[in-house]
Amino acid sequence: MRIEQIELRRIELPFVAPFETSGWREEANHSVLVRLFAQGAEGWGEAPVGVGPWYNEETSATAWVMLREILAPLILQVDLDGPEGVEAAFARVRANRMARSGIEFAAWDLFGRLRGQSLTSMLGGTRMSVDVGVSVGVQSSIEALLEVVGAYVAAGYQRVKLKIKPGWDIEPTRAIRERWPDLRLQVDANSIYTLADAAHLAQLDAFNLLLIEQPLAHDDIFDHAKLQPQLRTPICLDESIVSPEHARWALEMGACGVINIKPSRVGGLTAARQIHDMAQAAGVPVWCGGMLETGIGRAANVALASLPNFSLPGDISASERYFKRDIVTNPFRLNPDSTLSVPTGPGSGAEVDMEYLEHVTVEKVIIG
Ligand SMILES: CSCC[C@@H](NC(=O)CCC(=O)O)C(=O)O
Ligand SMILES: [Mg+2]
Repeated sequence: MRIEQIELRRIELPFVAPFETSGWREEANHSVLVRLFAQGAEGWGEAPVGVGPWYNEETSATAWVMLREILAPLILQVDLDGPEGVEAAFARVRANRMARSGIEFAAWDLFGRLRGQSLTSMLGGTRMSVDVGVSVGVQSSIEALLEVVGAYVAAGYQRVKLKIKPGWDIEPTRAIRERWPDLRLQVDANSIYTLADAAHLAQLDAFNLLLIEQPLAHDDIFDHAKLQPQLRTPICLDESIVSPEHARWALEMGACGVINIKPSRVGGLTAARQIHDMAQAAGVPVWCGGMLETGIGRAANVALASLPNFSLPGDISASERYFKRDIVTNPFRLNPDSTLSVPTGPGSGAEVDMEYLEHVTVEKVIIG
C-alpha cells in the first residue's frame, strides 16, 4: 500500500505545571504530529520532541526538518505491506529516532484502522488495563514535594517516580519514603551523576526503591555495568537504550536490571516490541516510559504497555496530569486501581479533536 499524502503539524500545548528534570525544564508539549492518508483512512503519530536537545539530540525544529525534508518524501516512495515496513524503509536514516517514530506510529494506527484491528491486538497485547504511575519533577522544597506527591497519591497513583540530582536526591527520597512507607517508589537522574558518585548513590539502597533510572551518561552502557554491582537497587536504563542492539549490549553486560522502553526513543513500536521480547527472554522486566505526550502518543504507549513483560507501572499518567485540555476527544483517565484502560477500537483508538488541534498548531505542511 502507498501512503497518498502526509500532514505534519508542530504544536504548542501548555502543561498544567512546568516539569523539571535534573538538567532542564519543560513548560509545554512541542511535539511534531504526523497524519498519514491512504485508502480513505488516516493514521496519527506523535514525535514527542522537546524545544531543546536536552533529553536526546532532537528538538521540535530538527524533527520538523527531518520529517518534512527526508522522512515524509522517503516513505511516500515505499510500498508498505504493514506498519513494520516503516522501520525497514528508514534503516539507512541515522539517529533522529523520535522523528522516525512519528511516521511509524501513524503507520500502525493507519493499518489498524484499515484492518479494523486494535493496536494492542496488532502488537500482541495481553492486558485490558495497564499499571501506571506518575513522574514528579524537581520541586522548590521538600514541603512542596510532599504536597505534590500527596495530591497524586490522593488522586489514586500507586507508584511515584522522583526526579533527582546532586543536592536533591537523598533527603527528598527519604522524606517520601518516611511519609509513605509502602508506596512503590523509584528515582530518575537523567544522566546527571558519574561513576565517582557510586558511594553517594548507594545511600538510595536504604529506601527500598523499585529502581534507579539512568544515573550515568545518556549514551553509556559500559560504566552502568561497572556501577550496577555497587548498588543493591536495580539500575534502569532509559536514554542509553536507543535500539535493540543497545538493549542486547546492556543485557549481556549486566548494565541494568530493568529497561524503560519508550517507543519514540527507539524509532517506533517495531523496535520497542523487539526490546520487550529480548528483555523477556533475559528475565528482565520492562515498563513504558513517557515523554509528556498528548493523547495521540499516549495511546501508542498504553497499547505497548499491554504486552506481557511490561510488569512494572509505566510513566503513562492520565491526560489531566499534563494538560488542562488534550487534543483528543477521548483523553485517558486514571482508573481507581492506578491503571489506564487499553483502547480496543481500530488502530490506536485516539480520536483527534481537530477544532482544538487547529488552535494549538503553530505550523502545518501537507506533503504529497
Ligand atoms: C522532559 S522529561 C521526559 C523524559 C523523562 N520522562 C518522565 O519523567 C515521564 C514524563 C511523563 O510523565 O510522560 C524521563 O527521563 O523518563
Ligand atoms: Mg528517564
